[in-house]
Amino acid sequence: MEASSSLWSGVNSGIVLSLLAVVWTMLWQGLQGLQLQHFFGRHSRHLSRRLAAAFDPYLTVTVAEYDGGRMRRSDAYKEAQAYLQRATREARGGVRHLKAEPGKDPDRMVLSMDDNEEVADEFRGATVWWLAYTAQPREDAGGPSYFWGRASRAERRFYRLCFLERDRDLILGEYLPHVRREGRAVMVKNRQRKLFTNISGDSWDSDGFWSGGSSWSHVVFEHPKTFATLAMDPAKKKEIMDDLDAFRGGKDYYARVGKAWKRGYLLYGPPGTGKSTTIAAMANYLDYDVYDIELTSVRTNTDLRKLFIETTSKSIIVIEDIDCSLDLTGKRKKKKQAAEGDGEGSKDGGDKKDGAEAAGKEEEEEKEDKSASKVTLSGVLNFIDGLWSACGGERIIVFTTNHVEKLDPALIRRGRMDKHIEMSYCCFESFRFLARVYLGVDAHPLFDAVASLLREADMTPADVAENLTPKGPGEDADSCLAALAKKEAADDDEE
Ligand SMILES: Nc1ncnc2c1ncn2[C@@H]1O[C@H](COP(=O)(O)OP(=O)(O)OP(=O)(O)O)[C@@H](O)[C@H]1O
Ligand SMILES: [Mg+2]
Repeated sequence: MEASSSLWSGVNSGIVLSLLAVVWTMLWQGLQGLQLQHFFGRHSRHLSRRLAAAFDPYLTVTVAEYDGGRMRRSDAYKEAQAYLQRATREARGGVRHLKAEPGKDPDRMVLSMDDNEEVADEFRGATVWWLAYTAQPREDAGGPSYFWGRASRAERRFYRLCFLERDRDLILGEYLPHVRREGRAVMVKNRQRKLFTNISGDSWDSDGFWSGGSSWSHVVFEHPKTFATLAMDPAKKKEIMDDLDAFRGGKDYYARVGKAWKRGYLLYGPPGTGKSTTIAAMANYLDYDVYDIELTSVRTNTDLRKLFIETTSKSIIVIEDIDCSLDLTGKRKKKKQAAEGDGEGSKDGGDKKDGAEAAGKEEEEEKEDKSASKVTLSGVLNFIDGLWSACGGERIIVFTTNHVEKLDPALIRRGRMDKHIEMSYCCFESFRFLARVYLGVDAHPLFDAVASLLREADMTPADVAENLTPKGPGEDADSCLAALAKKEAADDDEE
């Protein structure tokens, strides 16, 4: 009896809901063309979906912007966001509130749906609905208040996917992987390569998270140098390019042998031999972002690790002049010892003024000490091959130095810095290459003179390139080459 009455009440409520749907549709059609449509549009779609769900319930999948740990934006969220750009663009009269961001093309904007907007998508005959929404800040966020305090007050963003239960297998098994794949393709297409640099100072990042004293700021990476214009021994250049190719395509290899998908390069040589230029050529060749870490601005090992976690895959992480950066701790200790020595001296003399001066100096040094970097060698080693280095994969780490002999062997042993590349003075082959690139000249009567000069004097590619650059309208290949030969002769005479 109970069962039959609930069946009847089910049928009755079904009829009522159908009638409601008909009335709503008529009302909706009446509203067409009126200003109110904008207001009711979203509610109408919600209601029709709810009515449909009365007969065939729908399921939802929520994609959160931040995973549990909240350290990085979730890849799935970014991919869904990119995928929805197309659905948003193609939705007829659907999405009215859009978010615009600058894209690769300087004249166009990349549009995505704003919070609380909804868009429908079709997949093999099934309809799904995506809703973008933000959740209220969490009051109960755990952890130390300095870390979570502001973060817990930041809005949290989500996408919710709704679909009918009968489409469950299709949506979960095929549609979602399709969204991720397509989303990644859109991200690659829209991608503007970036040059990141770390900035110090206590700050909150744009998402309202505590940046822990160090965060990344970026500009668009547009360095023109490629391997095609880099002067280098052709065999060495080919070796580097082959190595980069093997790295880029080595995902399966790294997984098979159980190594993190990263590779370390050490570029060493005198100033002006093209170390920074080679990094730009590598980034252009691989189409990777560049993270240029200024170690002296990183206060602690924890900050360094945090910066590293925030780097994305397909990137080159660069620490220039690593010998200078890592000397910091040593220098600070030496300075402190020297100050202590000074202090003892003034005590012997018993001079009050000296004592006050020493106290002032100490205070100043203490201040300096607080703002100085406390990054240690072990911190850097941890950063290179610690557990964190495996997250995300596909990263190249490059150190440059003018004094390879000063570096701790632990820092550059193979496995950490897998490839050591010596950048050397300009040889005749490199000069010929630069003459072709800079002057469009393949042969010239002055080449012999330059060749013998290069054998006798150390000249960097930077010096040669500078001499081969015409300085005004009156300068041509002849005058540039003559000036280069003369400069060398003059330098020799000075010596
Ligand atoms: N091998 C090269 N091929 C082409 N141009 C080069 C090469 N090396 C240097 N140059 C030119 O010289 C300039 C300086 O080179 P770069 O900054 O790469 O030197 P570096 O080795 O990084 O020096 P430092 O040790 O002082 O940082 C570059 O702007 C580039 O135009
Ligand atoms: Mg450099």
